[in-house]
Amino acid sequence: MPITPQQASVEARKICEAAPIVPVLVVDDVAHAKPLAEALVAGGLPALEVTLRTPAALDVIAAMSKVEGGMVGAGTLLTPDDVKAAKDAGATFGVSPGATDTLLEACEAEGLPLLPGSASASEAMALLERGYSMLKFFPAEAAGGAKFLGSLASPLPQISFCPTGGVNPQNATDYLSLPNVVCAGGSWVAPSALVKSGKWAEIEALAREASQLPH
Ligand SMILES: O=C(O)C(=O)C[C@H](O)[C@H](O)COP(=O)(O)O
Repeated sequence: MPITPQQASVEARKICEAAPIVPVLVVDDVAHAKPLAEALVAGGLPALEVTLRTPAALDVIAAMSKVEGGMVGAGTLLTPDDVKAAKDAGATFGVSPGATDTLLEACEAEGLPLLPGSASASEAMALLERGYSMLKFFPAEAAGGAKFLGSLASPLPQISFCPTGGVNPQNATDYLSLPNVVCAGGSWVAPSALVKSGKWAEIEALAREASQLPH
């Protein structure tokens, strides 16, 4: 079922409102998918972004989608083929580093709510013109950080953001305290060394700390 940009942003906002942090996951081994998702959900982070950056990513999405209480999305969406594959694998939302008309059309046609990336006022305005009001601010730290993002709140109060890229436990509160930030994305809650060594309790503890950040 196709969706409008407005509906996509309503859905994306609900996903972002579920917790202060959306873990950004790069998973190489499908065997890690279920225990990793269970640890993050148990720690209080239900919305999970699985980047399509590994050959296992689609199988990881399929496996994580079965974990109760989770909301699994696909990150690094670049092409219509990515959108279709992510949807078929069970992703319930998508995230992209930027936005093109081709990608937006594909997500709307497939009915996959997208959190499209924006790094400037003009990009955010173009997305708003099309109907998107819940955006990813990427790459957050490199593009100007919390100071830049906060500066968009006065002229563009209709737009909310999920900053991602360089967000960490030290700067997360700077972003989360902004009026135009709903949640932030970050990879620190699932460091690859802990994932590879199956340290699920440690990952759950990192998730729990992140879930308690004020937002
Ligand atoms: O692949 C994508 O589409 C992405 O979403 C990129 C991520 O936003 C960053 O990789 C997260 O970066 P860190 O939290 O700084 O490690």
